[in-house]
Amino acid sequence: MTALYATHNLAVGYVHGKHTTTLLSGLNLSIERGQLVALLGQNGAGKSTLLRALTCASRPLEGWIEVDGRNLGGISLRERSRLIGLVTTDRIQAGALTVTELVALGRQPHTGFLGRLDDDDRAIVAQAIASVGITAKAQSYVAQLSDGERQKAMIARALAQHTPIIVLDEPTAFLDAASRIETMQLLASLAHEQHKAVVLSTHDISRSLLLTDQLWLITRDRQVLAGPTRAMVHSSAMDRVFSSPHVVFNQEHCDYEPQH
Ligand SMILES: Nc1ncnc2c1ncn2[C@@H]1O[C@H](COP(=O)(O)OP(=O)(O)OP(=O)(O)O)[C@@H](O)[C@H]1O
Repeated sequence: MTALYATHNLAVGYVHGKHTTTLLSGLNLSIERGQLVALLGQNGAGKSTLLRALTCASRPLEGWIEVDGRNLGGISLRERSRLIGLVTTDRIQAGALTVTELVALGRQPHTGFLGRLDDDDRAIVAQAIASVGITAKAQSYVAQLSDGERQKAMIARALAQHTPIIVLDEPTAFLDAASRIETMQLLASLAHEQHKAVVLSTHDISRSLLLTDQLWLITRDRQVLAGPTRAMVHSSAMDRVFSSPHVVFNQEHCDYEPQH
């Protein structure tokens, strides 16, 4: 069976002039419909770099990405935005829009040339805003939101985009404790109930181990280990990501702890 979303010998990094820095290479990763995947790694491991390449927001150094067996590089921007929704923590230039207007941008890949929303589009936008719990802010300007509220609005925009694949870079970064839990559960339900493929990077280790189907782990020596979450947790893979002489992975608690 063809995976919904797969990388083939992908290498990612940066090119500055004649100098190329390869961060991660030889990546053969895949995700099926209905799966939630967490990408874990220490600060600077290359998570954002990989997620940008996965969504064609930046060009891979080598290899290619397939969606449903088609090379993503050969798919138009408009069609790509009907396939993949991307949520980053980057500051957005959308302060002059209301939350509803921002989330409505998620409908653009589906609306006609003039981008007019019909009643169905408006209902989808309202539903996306409600599902991240910011209906009370629907008419507020994005510039007036807190970091966490803005993050929720960005997730709502991706939900309104109605794509089979959603990629999120640290979606819970600015969120309070309750919102982190609710957001992770929302993402799990998008995968498990709406059969989307959802990939997220996170430092929220224990929660992602509870909810995800697959882990992509970037080790300290920049290998990427991929496998079913339960098997990864019960292997030594977790020790290769964060553990140091002072920090160890506790399989029972599903989290890193100080070494006693
Ligand atoms: N435009 C760039 N040019 C060159 N190197 C870069 C560029 N952007 C990021 N890097 C470097 O690439 C490495 C990986 O960065 P990246 O943002 O992908 O890490 P990350 O795993 O997302 O980290 P964090 O958990 O801190 O968000 C870092 O060493 C970073 O300094």
